[in-house]
Amino acid sequence: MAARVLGRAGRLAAVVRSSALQLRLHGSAGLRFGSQASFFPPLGDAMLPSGSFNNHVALITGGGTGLGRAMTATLSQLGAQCIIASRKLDILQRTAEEISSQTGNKVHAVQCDVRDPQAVSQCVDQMEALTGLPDVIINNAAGNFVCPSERLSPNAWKTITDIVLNGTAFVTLELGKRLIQNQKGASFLAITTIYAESGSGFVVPSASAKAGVEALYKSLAAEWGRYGHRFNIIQPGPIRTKGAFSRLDPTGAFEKATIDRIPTGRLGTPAEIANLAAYVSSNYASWMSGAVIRFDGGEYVSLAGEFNELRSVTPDQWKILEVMIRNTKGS
Ligand SMILES: CC/C=C\C/C=C\CC/C=C/C=C/C(=O)SCCNC(=O)CCNC(=O)[C@H](O)C(C)(C)COP(=O)(O)OP(=O)(O)OC[C@H]1O[C@@H](n2cnc3c(N)ncnc32)[C@H](O)[C@@H]1OP(=O)(O)O
Ligand SMILES: NC(=O)C1=CN([C@@H]2O[C@H](COP(=O)(O)OP(=O)(O)OC[C@H]3O[C@@H](n4cnc5c(N)ncnc54)[C@H](OP(=O)(O)O)[C@@H]3O)[C@@H](O)[C@H]2O)C=CC1
Repeated sequence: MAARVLGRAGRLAAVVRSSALQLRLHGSAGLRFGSQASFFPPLGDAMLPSGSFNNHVALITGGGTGLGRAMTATLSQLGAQCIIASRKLDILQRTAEEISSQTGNKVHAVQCDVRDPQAVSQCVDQMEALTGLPDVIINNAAGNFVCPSERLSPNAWKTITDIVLNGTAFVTLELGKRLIQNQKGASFLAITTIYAESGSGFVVPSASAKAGVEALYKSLAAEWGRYGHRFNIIQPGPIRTKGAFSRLDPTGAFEKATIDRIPTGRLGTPAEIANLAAYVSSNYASWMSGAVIRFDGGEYVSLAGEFNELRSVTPDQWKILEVMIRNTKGS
């Protein structure tokens, strides 16, 4: 009897080993990853009541493209007057016109390289003249690319950390000082990433800078509550945008493996993060400050857990594994 069980167990161990190998090679074995996505359909509509941002002004850096554009569209739909700021004025203007014509609320395009403190100061001057100081600030602009760290030049390091950390700091400090002077409260939101917490190879300048942004926002949440300012952070997991995917997965080779490890079986959508950003920036979240919100379909915990690859073990295989484990006597 014992020999028969051990024989089956040995065969099973080989199957399990080979399944794990298949999983590593092709990203999927045993239970199919991805089919569960039907349990988690993305909803696209604005979640907050219409008019939630009436009489609010919102500044969104990097608001001309990708996730920043989606956040701008949602805030505008909910009544905000938006200012979008980045380097490429033509793209900003096109986005501003498209969103304004859909929502009926004005979106202003302001050119600004956030790496340059003088340009940031001029951008805020322009904003004050157009709309007055903002109620909502979303620091979303970023730069990134995958690159082995030994190939990074000093200027490559400086470029990414200047956009992400210094750019966020320049925008936040410039607006913070003026808001304090005017005794006006505001919601500040920074968009970071899940690897700001874990670190990640091959995106080391971005990981370092995003970690710095998180320290900046948590620190200011503690210091500037007394001025009526809230500071929060959203860490998105993978959401398809041209800006991110063309620089992080230029051949598309990693997308399937990425989806396979996400417990909800799919990428996020720009509309989903826009709804979260709108909630965090709204008065419904007026008690939320210093929060770090991971928004990744479960990817972070999936990457972290040593045994998570056991998802590929089938129920029949579990029966045998359990017998093997129960039959172990002593250590
Ligand atoms: C399947 C899943 C795929 C993806 C999603 C997965 C996971 C989710 C986590 C994702 C996190 C995402 C975080 C993001 O931040 S995505 C945002 C991406 N968007 C952008 O980057 C938009 C803006 N980017 C740019 O404008 C440029 O890419 C750049 C380089 C950042 C800045 O442009 P700029 O014109 O200012 O700079 P350059 O003069 O071109 O370069 C400066 C410096 O860097 C060197 N460099 C540039 N590119 C590379 C490269 N690919 N590899 C190595 N080095 C590079 C360049 O050579 C310059 O250095 P020197 O030569 O002067 O020494
Ligand atoms: N998409 C994803 O999967 C994830 C994205 N994120 C984060 O989400 C945010 C948005 O990224 P995403 O929409 O995907 O990518 P995009 O490339 O579309 O957005 C980046 C924006 O930053 C602006 N920008 C870059 N450099 C500067 C600069 N020096 N000054 C001002 N603006 C600048 C760009 O505009 P312009 O070129 O006109 O300057 C662009 O609009 C980023 O913070 C990113 O790190 C985090 C995790 C995952």
